[in-house]
Amino acid sequence: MELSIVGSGYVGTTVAACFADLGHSVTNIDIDEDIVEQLNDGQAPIHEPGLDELVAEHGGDRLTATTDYGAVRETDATFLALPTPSRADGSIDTSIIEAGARSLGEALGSKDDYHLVVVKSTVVPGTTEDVLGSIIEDASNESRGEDFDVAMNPEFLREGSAVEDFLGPDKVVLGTENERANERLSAVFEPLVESSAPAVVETGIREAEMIKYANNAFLATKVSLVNELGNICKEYDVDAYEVMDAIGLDDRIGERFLRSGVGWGGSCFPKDTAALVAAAHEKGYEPSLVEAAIEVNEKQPKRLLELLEDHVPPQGKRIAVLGLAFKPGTDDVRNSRAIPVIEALQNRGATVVAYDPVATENMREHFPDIEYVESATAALDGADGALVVTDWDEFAALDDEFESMTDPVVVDGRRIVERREGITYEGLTW
Ligand SMILES: NC(=O)C1=CN([C@@H]2O[C@H](COP(=O)(O)OP(=O)(O)OC[C@H]3O[C@@H](n4cnc5c(N)ncnc54)[C@H](O)[C@@H]3O)[C@@H](O)[C@H]2O)C=CC1
Ligand SMILES: O=C(O)[C@H]1O[C@H](OP(=O)(O)OP(=O)(O)OC[C@H]2O[C@@H](n3ccc(=O)[nH]c3=O)[C@H](O)[C@@H]2O)[C@H](O)[C@@H](O)[C@@H]1O
Repeated sequence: MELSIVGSGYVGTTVAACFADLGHSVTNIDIDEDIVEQLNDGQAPIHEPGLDELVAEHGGDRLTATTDYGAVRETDATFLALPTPSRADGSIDTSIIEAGARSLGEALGSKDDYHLVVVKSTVVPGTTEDVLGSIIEDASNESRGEDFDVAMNPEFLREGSAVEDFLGPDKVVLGTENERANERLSAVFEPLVESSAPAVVETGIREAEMIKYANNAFLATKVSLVNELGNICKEYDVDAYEVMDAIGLDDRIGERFLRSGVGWGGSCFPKDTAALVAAAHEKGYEPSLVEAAIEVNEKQPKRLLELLEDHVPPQGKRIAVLGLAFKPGTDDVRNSRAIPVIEALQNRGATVVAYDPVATENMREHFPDIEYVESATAALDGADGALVVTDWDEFAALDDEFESMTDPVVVDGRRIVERREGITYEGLTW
């Protein structure tokens, strides 16, 4: 099929490259000319394992990019993969995706054949039909349900394993309101369903929108519960990881997402839990449990600092921060726990020396004035303390490097460094 994907960020680029790999012809539309140029040259604009290879193989061929929305007219369906960030009060800001829907509608006005518009972005129930569907109808002067349909297909990929997740999903959720839209959306997913046999959930549009929030709220709350239990474990000198390994054996709990530590960051858990809370408030409902999950998450970086202070008062000290990305495998620092950790160190008068294998440049935009180094070894050299914020594999291999610290105090927020002789080691929840 001929597909167009509006937005070529973490989701749009991954989905486009994977659909191209599955045999579709895909056009990415983005307002950023550099991204468009990179894709046409066969280069991925973001860091994701496996993405470089797919873009190199299909870029400029089955996968092309443009800034021109007119390209949608040559396609059978358009996915909107645009940002849906938080407003200051936590509620969803739909202005970017609304602007994209308007440009899409204007372009679709001169298309003769039926078109399917699929919302891939995370949006609160009602947005796809009531907001975006209406904008496209107005801008195109066409009728929804006759000339075009809207559908909702939430995305569950994780950064750091985006390609693998997209090509091997547990489930595919197809939210449509009529048979014609369902048929076209199912046709788009046919090669993926054939190759990886995920569960296919055919549902309504509002249900699809809510499934995405429920999925993320559940996972974020699971990690916060694990962090709360971990904090209690630490008070009693109990190893939270042994406890979680045991409870994870209960099928009803499941062994994944039980890693306690410095908390969840990223572009989605923080913004989606905040949007869900705001959406609930708008309807007069008090979502106490999701609010508590957010509160626990905000506490974890503070607890990391308290553990450091028990051994090294940071004032005037050189403190290494190992890991800046919000999780390993990505260069994304959006809402990374490293941000509140570095802020707290600066507030306490520490000199921060930071290292991450891929996310340094992105963190430089938040903190242009701290010292960035090229290796964990360089960060530890002469440091009075080290805080581990991201569980990059390479930190597990650190050994003699700790000997170059002035004072080898290591506070691990991710259970990645091994407790060993010669260092003062504190695990956040163990
Ligand atoms: N990042 C992730 O892992 C996941 C994100 N999502 C959701 O997917 C959506 C997109 O997120 P990301 O890919 O992370 O965003 P992103 O910020 O990485 O990428 C967005 C892209 O849209 C482009 N753009 C902005 N305005 C535009 C316009 N008017 N027309 C064309 N292009 C425009 C930007 O230049 C950028 O390349 C959000 O709703 C997010 O919640 C869902 C699942 C996973
Ligand atoms: O909506 C989204 O954007 C995505 O959000 C998350 O994916 P992502 O944020 O990329 O990464 P995760 O692996 O979920 O990690 C999120 C945060 O939770 C933390 N985490 C995760 C698991 C765990 O056991 N403990 C823990 O602290 C990670 O370190 C990270 O900071 C979801 O897992 C995806 O299904 C979803 O599509």
